[in-house]
Amino acid sequence: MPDTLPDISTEADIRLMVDTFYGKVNHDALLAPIFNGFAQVNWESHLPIMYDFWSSILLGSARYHGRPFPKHLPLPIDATHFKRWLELFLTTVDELYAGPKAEEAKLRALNIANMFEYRLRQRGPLQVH
Ligand code: HEM
Repeated sequence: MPDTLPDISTEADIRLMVDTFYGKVNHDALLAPIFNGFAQVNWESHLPIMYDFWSSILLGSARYHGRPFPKHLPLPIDATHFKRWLELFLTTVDELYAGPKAEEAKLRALNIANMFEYRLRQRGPLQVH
């Protein structure tokens, strides 16, 4: 069965990946309260930003011009949250796609998650910037 999965190659593939992933996030007891409680995310505007983000990374569309890290600075998240975020993301990709782009998606997510987690650990009461 996994042999028959397509790779990520179109904008529609990116949208399905992002929609499926945040569908899981919204049902997750650990992450849903962060997105919907603490951050009060407006999904109508957040999802298109995430389509642009992943399309820029995987399809080279260069539509995303933001700086994601600062948005995560105020969030009450630690290694536990990143572990869950990654589990859901990797599962999503593996359920839907297989191939070089799918591998790239998982690798980029892993690298960015590790980088965010590392940088968030530098947060402290004395942070001045
Ligand atoms: C526990 C892990 C994470 C949580 C709880 C989280 C949560 C959030 C929240 C609440 C926002 C702000 C949405 C808004 O502006 O309304 C956001 C934005 C964003 N996140 Fe995350 N995030 C996590 C990990 C990641 C990772 C690993 C990536 C990248 C692979 C990522 C990429 C982004 C991007 C690109 C944005 C949009 C920033 C912008 O508005 O330009 N996030 N995230």
